[in-house]
Amino acid sequence: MPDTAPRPATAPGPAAQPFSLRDTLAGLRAHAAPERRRLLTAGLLLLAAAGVGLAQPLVVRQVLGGATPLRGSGPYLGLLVALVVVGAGVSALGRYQLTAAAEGVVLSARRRLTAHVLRLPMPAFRRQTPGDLMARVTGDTTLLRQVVLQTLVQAVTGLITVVGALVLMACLDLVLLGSSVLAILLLLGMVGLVMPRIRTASLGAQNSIGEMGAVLDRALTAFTTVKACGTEEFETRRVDAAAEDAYRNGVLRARWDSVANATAALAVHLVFLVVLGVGGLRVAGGAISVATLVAFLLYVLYLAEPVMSLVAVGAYFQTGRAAVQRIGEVTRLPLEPPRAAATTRERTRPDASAAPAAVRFDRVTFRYPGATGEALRDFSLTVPAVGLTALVGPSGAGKSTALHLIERFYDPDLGTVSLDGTDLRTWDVHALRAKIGYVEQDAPVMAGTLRENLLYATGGATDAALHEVLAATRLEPLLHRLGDDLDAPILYRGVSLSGGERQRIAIARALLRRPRLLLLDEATSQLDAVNEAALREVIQELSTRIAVVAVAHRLSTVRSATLIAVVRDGTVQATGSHTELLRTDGLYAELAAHQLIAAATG
Ligand SMILES: Nc1ncnc2c1ncn2[C@@H]1O[C@H](COP(=O)(O)OP(=O)(O)OP(=O)(O)O)[C@@H](O)[C@H]1O
Repeated sequence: MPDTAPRPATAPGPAAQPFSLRDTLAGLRAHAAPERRRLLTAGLLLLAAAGVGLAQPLVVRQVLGGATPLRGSGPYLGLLVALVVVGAGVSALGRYQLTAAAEGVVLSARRRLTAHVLRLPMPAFRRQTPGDLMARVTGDTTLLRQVVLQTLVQAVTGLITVVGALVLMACLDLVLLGSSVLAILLLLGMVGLVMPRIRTASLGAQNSIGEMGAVLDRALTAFTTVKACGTEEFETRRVDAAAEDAYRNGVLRARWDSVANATAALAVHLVFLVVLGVGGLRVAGGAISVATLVAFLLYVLYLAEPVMSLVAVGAYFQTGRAAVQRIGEVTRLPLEPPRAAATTRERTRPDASAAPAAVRFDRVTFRYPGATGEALRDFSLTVPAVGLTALVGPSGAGKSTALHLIERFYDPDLGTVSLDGTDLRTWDVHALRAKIGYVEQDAPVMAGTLRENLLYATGGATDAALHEVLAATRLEPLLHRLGDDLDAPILYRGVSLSGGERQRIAIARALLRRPRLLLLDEATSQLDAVNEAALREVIQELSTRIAVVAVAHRLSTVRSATLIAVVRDGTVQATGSHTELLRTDGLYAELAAHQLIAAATG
């Protein structure tokens, strides 16, 4: 085990792509679309509150502007109080609407992202790291809340407030306005220099969090292996390294944030001092009255908040841009074809000349994306429409890959795979999978109840049907252990079950689907001889009605097969019955003499 502090493995994640400001705005618009009305309402309320705030200095001017200040200004004082109260109420309502809309935007982004991730085609999904995807769905979407709160509306209302105040200030005195605008332009220039740095640091921090998720996910999903190998410290250091990266970027972001805020505060004070100085001179020279100077200074003070918040908006927007970019990198990935109209299949005419076959591989060549060698090469096989077809061959020969192509997790590079004489590429992928029961090698069990696990691939089934399938898959003892309660919970990833029980649950789930074609990828490898024999009977009975394709390592399964295909180096090198192949195929004879027989007796 390396002793040095490891760098986290860079999570492959979705490739970083150029992401322009226009892409960010388009992304934000799409996330905000469902909340358009609420955002508009919030914007209008906040604008109204800003308007009420803007009117206040004018009323103050009236209060102070009489011959004797405050005398006879009762109505104006009353108006001022009313404006303050109404302004506070409208502003509170606006902020509530805005926060609710921001939560809605987060919800919509999470929904879109989750739906997208779960509809990724297998090649695209395999290039991702689940931990990083989880960070994008949970963490990056949360950041959108701030973007909406701070930027979408507050930027607009802040800008309008600033412009409104400047217009009113212009009405009061143009000279004072000129000095204020100069100081504000200085501020804008300095803040503009800082913003790209905030964005880079934000993106770095969020990528590090994604990486941390990826490393943590790796360690947690292999928790038993981590314990058994004693690599707790090694894995902790990997997570630490990613966490430190996030920390460094977070601190860097905070530094630039502070610079931007300090610049804004400085600029506001500068404007105040300039206005006080220039204004004092103008009052002394009789160019403006004291009341006008006070009103102007009130506007300067009034400007402080929107100016500061506009700078904060800029900083938040940079963080938001990084989040929108990371979300966009996933939602830009291509999806599996959507569910097509029910007629897709009917539009392609089955090949009438084809012999009745459930599945036919016709000179299929396939290479996994990014792999150097071909997993299948000129692979041809006709799976009978009814009966058990067994795929046998050495490890890595391409047996599981053949099943992946039937499920259309991948499409062949050359040649065709067809079902009922129709090229799988023309099938609606969802309709195709609905006809297939697939039990994969590692047969995962989901967290939830036994019932939920059984019904996972089907809409529903009666308790009687569930008990029937539990009996067929010899799961009755498990049900008994669970207190005869179909709704008893099963721990995360089925860790409370034995490997054989997990396999049988997966088989039961596939059977409940009432498939037209059943694919079993070493689905009984972890069963003891008695349970395997029982399941063999179930599969045997099923194969009198439907096509079953089984990647098999047990001679007992293979012997009873209608057809055996010997796969080697990605090619079907021989087909036939057990006795035929024993005579004609050296590899099969060897397998039968060693692995298959060993498995059968083991
Ligand atoms: N996702 C993948 N990306 C790249 N290569 C892969 C991928 N999955 C499998 N392979 C490679 O493709 C080849 C065929 O693998 P496959 O799993 O089909 O073999 P198999 O005959 O089912 O082996 P086993 O009996 O050990 O399960 C192997 O060389 C394997 O390393």
